[in-house]
Amino acid sequence: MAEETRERRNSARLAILELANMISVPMSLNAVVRLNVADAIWQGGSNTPLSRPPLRRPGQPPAHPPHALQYSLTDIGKTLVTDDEGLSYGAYVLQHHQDALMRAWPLVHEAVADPSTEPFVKANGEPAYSYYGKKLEMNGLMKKAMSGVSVPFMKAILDGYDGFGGVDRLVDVGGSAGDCLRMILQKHPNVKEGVNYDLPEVVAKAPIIPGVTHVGGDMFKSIPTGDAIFMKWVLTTWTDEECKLIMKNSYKALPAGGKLIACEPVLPKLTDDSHRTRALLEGDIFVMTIYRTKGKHRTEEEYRQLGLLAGFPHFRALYIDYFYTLLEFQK
Ligand SMILES: C[S@@+](CC[C@H](N)C(=O)[O-])C[C@H]1O[C@@H](n2cnc3c(N)ncnc32)[C@H](O)[C@@H]1O
Repeated sequence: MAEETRERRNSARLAILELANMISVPMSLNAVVRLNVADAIWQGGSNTPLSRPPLRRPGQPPAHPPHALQYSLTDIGKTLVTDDEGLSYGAYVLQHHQDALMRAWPLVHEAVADPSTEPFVKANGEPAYSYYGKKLEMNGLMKKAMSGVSVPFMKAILDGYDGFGGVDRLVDVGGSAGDCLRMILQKHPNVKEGVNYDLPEVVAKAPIIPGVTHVGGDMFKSIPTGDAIFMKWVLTTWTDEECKLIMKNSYKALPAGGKLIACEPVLPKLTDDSHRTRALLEGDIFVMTIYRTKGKHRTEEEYRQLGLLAGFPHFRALYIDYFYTLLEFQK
């Protein structure tokens, strides 16, 4: 066999071994979060390298500290450090790896062959959100995971977006613990009234936030009226038909000229191998496995079309954040 062919074959074999073993990456990350390694190293900002003796063979004495391995946090590690508000990206990692979610993953091939198969439902007997709602711990972890990712995002959005002017009453559909509303109200005193609208079991455990009323309900049936509607990370998890229904209910709840301000991960027209595109495409498979087989990450054009079908004649997309795109639909 020619040297070049051998090299290519060996490199393909190494690549497939790496792919097969890749589960050790998220599972090690899971262990790092559970062991609270990031906080142990960070120690209030000192980023003190954590030492431990290198692995040694039985019978050998432990190495002395000068030979010890040292670990300190990279920028990625720092996303797992608990901040002043008790948040980090750690809860998002743990949320993804809960038993009920893990049970759905080996069924992805069935959903590929037959898109009417819902892997999470097949594995657990009911859809993810109603399943979380019945389990106190899962419900709590989901809310913590959403807060951990949403609070840093909202800081970027509130610095870069000025569309809340003239809004007195703002409804956050699928607002979870109400963090997004809390931050919007703090930054924009003109927003006097916030309505955090989510499933009854979710709002039942939401914290008291001045100016915010928690309202339990189902966005597929109706949405409370407001001068504007905010919605973050909601449309992605549903099919086109379901998105149209949510958006039509939003349209009905808005006055003429009112805006539906949605923040969603939006796919680029052309894919590349950047971190952003990889995170988006991996998230697409996550949505398909855990929420709806026909739920998906969409392109800007797909969102524009959904908006038109729901009745919104005006649309613009703002790329303020590294991951989410702000989609403004105006009545
Ligand atoms: C991915 S989370 C996003 C939470 C929050 N907007 C954020 O970004 O941090 C989706 C939210 O939609 C809520 N949700 C799911 N089905 C719903 C329904 N039928 N009516 C209202 N809210 C719903 C979930 O409970 C959850 O809080």
